[in-house]
Amino acid sequence: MQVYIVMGVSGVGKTTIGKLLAKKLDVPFYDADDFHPSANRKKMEDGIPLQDSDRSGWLETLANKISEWEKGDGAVLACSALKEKYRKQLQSIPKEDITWIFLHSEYETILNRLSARKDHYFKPELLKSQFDTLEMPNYGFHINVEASKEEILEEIMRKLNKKNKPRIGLVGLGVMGKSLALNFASKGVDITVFNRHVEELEVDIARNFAEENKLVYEFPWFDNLKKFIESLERPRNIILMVNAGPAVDMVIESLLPFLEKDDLIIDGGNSHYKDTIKREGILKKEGILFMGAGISGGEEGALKGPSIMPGGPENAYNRAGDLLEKIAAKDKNGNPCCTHVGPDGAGHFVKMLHNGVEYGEMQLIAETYHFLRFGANTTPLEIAVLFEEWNKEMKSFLLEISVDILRKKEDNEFLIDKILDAAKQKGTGGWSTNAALELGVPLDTITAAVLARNISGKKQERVSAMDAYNREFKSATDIQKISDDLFKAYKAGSIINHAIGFDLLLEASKTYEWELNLSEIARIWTNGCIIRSSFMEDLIDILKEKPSENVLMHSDIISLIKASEAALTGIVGQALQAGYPLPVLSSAANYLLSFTSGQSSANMIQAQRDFFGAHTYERTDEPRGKFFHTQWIDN
Ligand SMILES: NC(=O)C1=CN([C@@H]2O[C@H](COP(=O)(O)OP(=O)(O)OC[C@H]3O[C@@H](n4cnc5c(N)ncnc54)[C@H](OP(=O)(O)O)[C@@H]3O)[C@@H](O)[C@H]2O)C=CC1
Ligand SMILES: O=C(CO)[C@H](O)[C@H](O)COP(=O)(O)O
Repeated sequence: MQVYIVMGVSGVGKTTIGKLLAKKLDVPFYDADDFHPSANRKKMEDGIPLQDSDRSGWLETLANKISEWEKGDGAVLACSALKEKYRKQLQSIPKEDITWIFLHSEYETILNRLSARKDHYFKPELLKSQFDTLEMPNYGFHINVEASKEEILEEIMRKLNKKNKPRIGLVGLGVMGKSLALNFASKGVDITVFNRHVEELEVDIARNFAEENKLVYEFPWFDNLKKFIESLERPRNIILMVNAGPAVDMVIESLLPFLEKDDLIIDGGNSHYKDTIKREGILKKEGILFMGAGISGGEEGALKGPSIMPGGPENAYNRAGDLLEKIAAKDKNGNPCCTHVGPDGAGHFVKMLHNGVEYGEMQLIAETYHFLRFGANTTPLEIAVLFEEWNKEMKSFLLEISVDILRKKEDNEFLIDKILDAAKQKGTGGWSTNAALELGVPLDTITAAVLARNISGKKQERVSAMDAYNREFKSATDIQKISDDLFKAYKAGSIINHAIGFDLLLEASKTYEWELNLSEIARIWTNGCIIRSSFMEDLIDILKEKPSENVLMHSDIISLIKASEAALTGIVGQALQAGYPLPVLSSAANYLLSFTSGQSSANMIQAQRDFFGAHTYERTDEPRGKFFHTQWIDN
């Protein structure tokens, strides 16, 4: 293996650069000074220049070591090697197996550096004798050190013509992993990929992926974790794109034996934020950094530019944030839709809530479609035309794909009519509801959307109940009559759904002290993610102006909602009367009315609680915080 000798006068930076180079090349580093016999060290400390007779034993020791290192893993040696005859003595292995890296600069530059060094036994006065002794080699790489450490290292690497090891490795070549790997490569980020190899089950996933893409990109691929880790630049950055839950723990556990202090794991899946907090804590004890980064955009977004919501320690983001920013979508000003959202579980909380809002928006479109399709006897194509019109204003990704869905035909029939009406879910919507329950805040529309999926799953029961209740899908209206109001209702429902979502973020930010920047979160959701829309653009300013208020309290939103409220409640009433459920629209209407009711029904709740359980109540004619109990009936 190659031995690299970083040489030059004392103070030129041999040790610093040598260590960095060794790290980069992943070989051991040695300092020639550490091999001096104590007599030599003493002379140097006393400012007595070494004679050639002093050096000869030391050079012999080093020459033996060089042969040893060459037979082993190779090495970087920092050694002054000022005279040609010293270098000759060190040349104990074939010429081509030693690379000489000569660091140099002006006498004054080095003198200034040495004068600043307090903890080194070399006295600045000896520098003059070093310059006198120096016989510049007319071979090797000559590197002027009047540059930053990083620049010096880069120059050496360029001269060595050594390609840097990739800065990032990806585990999990599923739907998202493959797209992200291609995205990294297309942005010029070298990346190595890993997928497990399970005989007869998961065979050659990584090899096949590299093979399929070899004409365009070179993916170093692995199904051996140790080799995968070794392929990466130190400290390592590893992104996991595996299924949320136990798979993440299993993968982390299998990575751990090969990781070192300061390595970083980024979990890019939809993990629960509490798992992320727990994992970060466990890994911190091992000196490993951990970031939970929500990634939204589905398969296509991951390929072309997703919205990325990384949370975790700031130093982790400082290290790898640029890699994530490179692959992220860009907002309208060209800035990456990726920002360090906050510490510990903040990234995955924000992603969870993103998905909660996504559930609400999806259900809004679904129930609007359903009322139009059956309540207004409209064809999928007619609904597509209407939604397309609405989307000129909404610019919603979900509405846009719904138009494509409604137009899709199979065997000359609309595919939407053939899809079973039982929705699946992986949990992030429900997690949002749980989080709202824990934080004691409302989450009406999102919860209604989750529960709408739950009831849709009871297909057989619904069919039987429809029969038992003699319910029919009757046409109750027509598209012309309702389209204007339906649009206003849909738009108001969407605004309320967003307001509810951001309100949960606000509460979480306060409770967990995450200092979430809601305007910045809206900004990174304007492109790449599933809930991008023109309203998200508006939210950047709304949330900048009033960062700690419910979106529904912004003056522009108040005007907008006031103008749509009648349509919202009217459509909900009309649909319910005609026998069509609108779970999210009706919960949006209910939320709006509750939110804007100075007098709620909760006085009755408090009275009931006090009646049966002596739970006490506060009074309107007494200050808040004073509690009362009444003996409601005479015994
Ligand atoms: N699909 C989407 O639209 C989005 C998904 N996400 C999230 O991204 C993550 C990945 O999703 P997606 O790519 O769709 O999922 P896939 O099911 O397509 O891929 C999962 C990957 O994880 C690997 N894996 C699973 N279990 C293990 C294990 N125990 N050990 C090692 N590897 C394992 C699989 O390997 P193998 O092939 O060997 O089974 C596969 O490479 C999930 O958390 C998901 O919620 C986030 C945004 C959008
Ligand atoms: O994260 C995503 C997009 O941002 C996933 O596509 C989303 O989680 C799908 O979730 P579900 O299966 O629960 O509908």
